[in-house]
Amino acid sequence: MDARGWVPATAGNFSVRLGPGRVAVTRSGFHKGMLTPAALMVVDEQGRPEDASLRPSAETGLHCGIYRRYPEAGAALHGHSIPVTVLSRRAGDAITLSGYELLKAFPGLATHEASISLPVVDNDQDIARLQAVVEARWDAGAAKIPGYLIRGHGVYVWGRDMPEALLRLEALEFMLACELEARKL
Ligand SMILES: CSCCC(=O)C(=O)COP(=O)(O)O
Ligand SMILES: [Zn+2]
Repeated sequence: MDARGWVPATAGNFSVRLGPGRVAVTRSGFHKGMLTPAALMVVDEQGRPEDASLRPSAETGLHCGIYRRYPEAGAALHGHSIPVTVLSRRAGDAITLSGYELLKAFPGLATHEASISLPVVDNDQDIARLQAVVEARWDAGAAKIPGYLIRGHGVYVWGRDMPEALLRLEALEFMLACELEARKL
């Protein structure tokens, strides 16, 4: 993600589910292109650190919200790419992606003759309040799509494991980059 410019400065955060009620997450403020094991820590599904002397990602509540809602989720990625940032600032409450072969990277889509409505929620520095808005969107029908955008901020994508989360993120970033390029034509 760093090599692709999706986590500039100290942006972005990553997590994996270690087992029931245990999540490994990046610590806050570390550069995601220079991670070492010391930049990771463990929290429970409510985001409470096992080692209270360490500060987890400021967005840990969004990662934990994914694990609480989706028992099959094993890894979650958050980045701040240019296409995500620009398009989410111009979008309404969703971005429709249709006609792309790469839609097949998403669960349940077997053809490019499909579309997904990618939720976009307003940014909020209050992560608990932001998570409540995300949950309301899931309850309203957005629950089948393993990702969402935060306006002017970034993207969250998850999968059963880290390779699947990364594959979905790459597919989504590719399609959003195409959408951005198309607007320049
Ligand atoms: C400098 S990026 C602002 C915070 C943010 O949006 C982010 O993704 C990184 O926050 P963290 O606490 O996980 O380092
Ligand atoms: Zn962020």
